[in-house]
Amino acid sequence: MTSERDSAQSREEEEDSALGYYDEEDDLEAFSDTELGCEDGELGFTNPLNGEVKPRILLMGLRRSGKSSIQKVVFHKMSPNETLFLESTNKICREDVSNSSFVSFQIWDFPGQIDFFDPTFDYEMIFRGTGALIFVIDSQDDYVEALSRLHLTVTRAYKVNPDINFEVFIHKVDGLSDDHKIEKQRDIHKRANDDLVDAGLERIHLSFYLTSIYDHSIFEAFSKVVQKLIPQLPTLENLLNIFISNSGIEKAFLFDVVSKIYIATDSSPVDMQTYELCCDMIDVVIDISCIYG
Ligand SMILES: Nc1nc2c(ncn2[C@@H]2O[C@H](COP(=O)(O)OP(=O)(O)OP(=O)(O)O)[C@@H](O)[C@H]2O)c(=O)[nH]1
Repeated sequence: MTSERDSAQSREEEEDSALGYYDEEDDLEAFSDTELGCEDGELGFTNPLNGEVKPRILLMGLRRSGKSSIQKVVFHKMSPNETLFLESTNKICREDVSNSSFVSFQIWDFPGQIDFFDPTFDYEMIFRGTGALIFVIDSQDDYVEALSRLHLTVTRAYKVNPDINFEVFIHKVDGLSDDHKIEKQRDIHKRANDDLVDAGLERIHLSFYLTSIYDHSIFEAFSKVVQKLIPQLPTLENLLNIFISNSGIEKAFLFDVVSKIYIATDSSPVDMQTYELCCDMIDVVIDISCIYG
């Protein structure tokens, strides 16, 4: 027990030193950690009692692609319009999300540009403990640079840890027509995969999602990312299948009420409208319980 605790602690110390890329003393006035709910180097990512390591989700992408907005809207209930006033992220911002025994992970929000060649940035240490890497691409901007950055990031990460789930959010699709969305997705999908094939890395699998903070698509995409990190998922899905077949209920979701991401659903297809309806119902229940609870 003691040695487990010691090794958890030393792993944590190692991770903290891996963040040396951004000077933690460098307390930029324009960037208030408290306001942004962002803490540096102080969170206990490993439980000191049992040494359990929480899965890590990285948010990466070019500057202003929408990474911090996604984190704030999904996990801090920030309204989408408020994200217009978010400051640019200057250093790696780590957050511990522990809403339930299933929704328990760390999110690391990265600044726009990471220099993989900077010797003080220990990316090997960061990728080694990563469960999912979300790469955010601004679909309203020219994405040539984003695609080359995606390629560089994915290939580096894969070399260090081939078990990472690579998730690409084609983000800010609220400004696009349905046809345009599909067209962008097809184009980005093809170019990203062509780059991997050219590098002889076709075995790397990228998953693509069309997302926006102005509708429920970001919650749905995040749900799918989180589900892949839950080892009990098949059991939960089976239980929900049994539940709907015995109750006559049409569709069942197992929700994390705090974030509105769904941890599991039965095996019938997810209809976006049903999901949105459930999210709205959760909001109503929370509002009423705030008034009368
Ligand atoms: N239209 C639209 N705008 C968005 C969306 N998500 C984020 N934005 C806007 O994009 C801008 C940049 O968002 P940030 O979250 O600061 O981007 P970031 O990737 O964290 O930027 P850095 O910290 O500089 O790396 C903000 O003005 C947001 O309001 C979206 O889904 N749709």
